[in-house]
Amino acid sequence: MPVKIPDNLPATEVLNKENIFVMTQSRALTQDIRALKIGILNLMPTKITTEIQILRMLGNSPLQVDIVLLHPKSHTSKNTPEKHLTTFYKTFDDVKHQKFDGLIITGAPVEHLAFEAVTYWEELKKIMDWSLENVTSTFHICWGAQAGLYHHFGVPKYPLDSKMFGIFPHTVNKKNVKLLRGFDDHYSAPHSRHTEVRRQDIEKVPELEILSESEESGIYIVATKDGRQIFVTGHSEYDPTTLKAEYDRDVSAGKDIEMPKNYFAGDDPTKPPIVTWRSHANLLFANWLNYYVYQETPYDLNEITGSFS
Ligand SMILES: CC(=O)SCCNC(=O)CCNC(=O)[C@H](O)C(C)(C)COP(=O)(O)OP(=O)(O)OC[C@H]1O[C@@H](n2cnc3c(N)ncnc32)[C@H](O)[C@@H]1OP(=O)(O)O
Ligand SMILES: N[C@@H](CCO)C(=O)O
Repeated sequence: MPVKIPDNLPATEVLNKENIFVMTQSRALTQDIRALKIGILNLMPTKITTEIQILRMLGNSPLQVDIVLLHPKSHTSKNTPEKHLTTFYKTFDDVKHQKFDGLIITGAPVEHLAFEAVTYWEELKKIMDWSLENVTSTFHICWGAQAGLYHHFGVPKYPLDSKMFGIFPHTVNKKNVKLLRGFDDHYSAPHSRHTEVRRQDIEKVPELEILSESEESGIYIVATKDGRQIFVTGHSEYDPTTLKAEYDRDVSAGKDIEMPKNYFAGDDPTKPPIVTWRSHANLLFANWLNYYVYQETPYDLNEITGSFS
């Protein structure tokens, strides 16, 4: 939440320059407040786990958030019970005439396929196009980020020689970016993918900025300059044991898989994982919700359009 201080207090100017959120009294007096409406397009097979992980992040702020869970109508889920989807989920057709303050598009284990080979690709393209006019800010995760970068900006994904798997050190590329507010200069984030997007392709797109990356795991956070689209190639929302579950699954299936890096205590997979990414994960979601959604979205949802005023 912003600090509310007198308009002419010297701290206002200093903190504004640092991008610390300061609200002057005159603005505070005229601010209308309502619950935010956030859609979660859940493309993960493990939908219930992902719901918990993302809701945990969105619940860690003083803002009230109304959640609408969405799944692709054009795909029959193998791993999530139909009853769960009919009880708790809507489809794009149900909500396409509505506006949303924010939308989260999750990852999906389909990165080995061409985007066009994914059963719900045509539906996802429609949702992504719709988001440009009807959502204040969209947060794309992992494969969701690759899909968004490809569809909106033609950025391709490339296969990796081996899975980018583990917890990697990251740096902040640009100072005073609101999305990274409060981040340390070096912080850790999980990655779990077999493909990557590359700097040279992103740098060709004038609308995009690389906000954070890692020497070892590459591009991490990309955003459009107007903040309406955020692309995060890792899984900051993952639970302490999610990478372990993926590792154990692949070991049991006899796959050629390396242990997740920088994850188990002493790099010993018989020991419990050490969580080193939770604080930045909470900040990332809270900053998005606060600065890119709450502070930017109009009080009247119907006023959301394709361009910010
Ligand atoms: C790069 C990222 O974004 S990482 C995020 C993805 N990470 C994860 O999903 C981690 C958790 N997932 C898992 O552990 C595994 O996927 C499991 C255990 C749930 C299932 O594994 P498997 O049995 O090997 O794979 P399965 O055949 O069920 O396919 C996995 C998913 O891909 C989907 N899929 C496969 N082919 C396609 C396709 N052409 N188009 C769309 N979806 C497809 C499957 O339908 C399934 O998703 P669903 O349950 O929503 O229907
Ligand atoms: N995180 C995914 C990668 C596959 O897309 C998994 O291990 O299931």
